[in-house]
Amino acid sequence: MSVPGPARGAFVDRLTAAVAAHGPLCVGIDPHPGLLARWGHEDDAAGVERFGREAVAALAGHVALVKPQVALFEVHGSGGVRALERVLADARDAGLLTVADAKRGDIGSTMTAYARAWLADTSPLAADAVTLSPYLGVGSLVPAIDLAAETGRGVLVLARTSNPEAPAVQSAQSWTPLSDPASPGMREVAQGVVDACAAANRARGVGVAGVVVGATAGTTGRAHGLDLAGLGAPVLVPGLGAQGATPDDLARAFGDGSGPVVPSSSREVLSVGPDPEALRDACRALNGSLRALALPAGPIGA
Ligand SMILES: O=C(O)c1cc(=O)[nH]c(=O)n1[C@@H]1O[C@H](COP(=O)(O)O)[C@@H](O)[C@H]1O
Repeated sequence: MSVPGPARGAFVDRLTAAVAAHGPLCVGIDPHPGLLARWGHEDDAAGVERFGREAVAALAGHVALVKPQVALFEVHGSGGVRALERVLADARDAGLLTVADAKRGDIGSTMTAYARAWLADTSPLAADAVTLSPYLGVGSLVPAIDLAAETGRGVLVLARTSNPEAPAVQSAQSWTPLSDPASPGMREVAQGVVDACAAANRARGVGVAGVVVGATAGTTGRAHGLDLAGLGAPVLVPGLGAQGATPDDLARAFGDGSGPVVPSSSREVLSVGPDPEALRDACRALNGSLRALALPAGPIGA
């Protein structure tokens, strides 16, 4: 098993190249009990390892990136974490970009430890990017943003998530003078997150801080009401398929913002497995539909 070496180039550039080569689809590796049974695996550490490694073997060279869901490995304790390390190592060895969907967020000093776990060259859990929760303030995420910039990795900060409970927090109006000193004022919390990430990217001259905007987070309007034009970094868009969003929803919402826009699907794609050819066919078809939308393919505004 390899350990992560120094990452080459900025994550946003490597992702832009991978999307150009393979299409924008991100496949979530979510080893739910039902999917494990379908793939002929037990719901235990060995089962999630086989599931994840088989998914990576089938998808390497055929999609731009995969997104292992960390909790579905952690639920099996140390064996599950070890399984996740092996899945990440396989993906790295196969040239497949990885997003660890860990949704971490903490005060600055302990955020440093989360950053080291998911973004340091020396960590066996290092991925190309990690999802982060900004509930403690985007400023608390700076240790991760800085380490990602240093190691050629990225962070993807939750802005407008796909779950129905999200608007109670994310659509609230807040005074965000520090998120964008150029234009202080009232704005939605979700827009404040985007603006703070855009400012972090401008300050570092590279699109290291991308955002997560759920595909289902409203079905009309530009980026579901968010202005992503100045972000200069990737936009991860989960919720395609099992949660009800279609490629057409994405065209309406993400046509003119920053990119690369990477729609993500877990259960819908994985449920066609375990046959590798069937998995690849499903990804090819989805990537074909997504490519036809001509979603933003690179950063704007950094
Ligand atoms: O950060 C995420 O990945 C995420 C953000 C979000 O807003 N909505 C969302 O569904 N996700 C994750 O994306 C995956 C969606 O899975 P499917 O609904 O099976 O495609 C799950 O692992 C979720 O935890």
